[in-house]
Amino acid sequence: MLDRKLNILADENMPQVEAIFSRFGPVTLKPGRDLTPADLQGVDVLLVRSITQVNEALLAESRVKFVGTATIGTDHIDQPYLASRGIGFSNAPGCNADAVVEYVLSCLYLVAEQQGFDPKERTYGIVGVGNVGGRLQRRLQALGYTVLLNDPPRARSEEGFVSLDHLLKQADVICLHTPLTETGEYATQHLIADRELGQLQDHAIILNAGRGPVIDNDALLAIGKTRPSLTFILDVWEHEPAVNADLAERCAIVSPHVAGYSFDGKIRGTFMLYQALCNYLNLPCSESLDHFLPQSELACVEQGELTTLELMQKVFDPRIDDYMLRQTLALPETEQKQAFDQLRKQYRVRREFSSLSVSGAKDPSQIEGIGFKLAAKG
Ligand SMILES: NC(=O)c1ccc[n+]([C@@H]2O[C@H](COP(=O)([O-])OP(=O)(O)OC[C@H]3O[C@@H](n4cnc5c(N)ncnc54)[C@H](O)[C@@H]3O)[C@@H](O)[C@H]2O)c1
Ligand SMILES: O=C(O)[C@H](O)[C@H](O)COP(=O)(O)O
Repeated sequence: MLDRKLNILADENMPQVEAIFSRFGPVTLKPGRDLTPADLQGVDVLLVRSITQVNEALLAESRVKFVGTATIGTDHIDQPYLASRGIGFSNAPGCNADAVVEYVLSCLYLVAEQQGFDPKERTYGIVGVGNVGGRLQRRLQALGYTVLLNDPPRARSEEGFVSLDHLLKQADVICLHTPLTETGEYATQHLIADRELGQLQDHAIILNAGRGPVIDNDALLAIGKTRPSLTFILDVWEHEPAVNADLAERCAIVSPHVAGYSFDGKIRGTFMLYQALCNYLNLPCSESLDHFLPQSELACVEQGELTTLELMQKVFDPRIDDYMLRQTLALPETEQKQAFDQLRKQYRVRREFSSLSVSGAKDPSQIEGIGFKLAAKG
């Protein structure tokens, strides 16, 4: 039992946060990008997404005792500062990893159809093999695809990894899933710059759904101008919420940092923070995640003449995000940045592939490998 109610301040873009957290006390919602120290007065628990910089400037005058971010990434959180103040902290590792993997598969199958190649004939390179990259690896391998892995921190104690240079030269499709780190032995800021881009094969596809500054965007645009056969797929941008319109126009598929935006992933993220706060307060976790996930929307389709890409598009269609972001590119910078945030704030309810049961599957192992459910026979 709590001896007093806690005041909770949460980003307005966290579905079900009031339902999940109201047992601790009143929940106030605010736009995360604009939080100021004044908003933190009287707040005990702060729940954010990746657009809030949580640091001394925001928290110095506050009594906040616990900070949670409903995201995988933590580059917006000054964790040493929180530790120095004894402020509890949790992120939500893995919460939206399946959504990112499904974004990657959807984009790749779409580009494969547009360019007329079979995805299984390509070699895939994954840079950063953690929650997201590891799940992508498992799904690609379940489909029988060839996968190269680069993850120097893991390679210190594990087998099976190649150098970044080797991967860039050998892979046809390169997927970036590293965190953003600016310092240290494995810093990832501009991990992919002029030299690295120069090693890509002519027909290479490079996809970034990690953090924008992991690729030097100016270098990407420059090489994009001289090597027209390279394909770029970008969900994240170097100066978000600003988007370089020239670069976006050079990309095959663009989106406003929504690769992980499945409804399931967002609820999972919020729920993981609920569990973390319960642990921090030494309280039992009495709620269940299933209670908050929309089970009733599970759908069943007959495969019939539908291709795998068409099945994917029944759940998630990256062309929608691509179209919506492109509509904003000609706006003046301030309006374009606001539009970027609005697209994220008003994001549609997107489920994950596992919400779709497929009956009459033409290739059951492929359907399962992608992440759909096979409908029970009979
Ligand atoms: N676009 C989106 O919507 C979205 C959604 C979720 C996560 N993300 C981003 O993706 C990142 C990865 O997520 P995750 O859950 O897999 O994180 P994770 O921490 O589980 O895995 C990251 C992996 O990258 C490796 N790594 C670190 N430095 C590296 C380097 N220099 N080169 C190669 N590998 C390196 C780590 O060893 C680790 O295995 C997050 O940090 C977040 O920034 C984006
Ligand atoms: O790190 C993450 O989990 C993702 O990048 C996350 O989906 C970002 O979304 P945001 O927190 O900005 O809403």
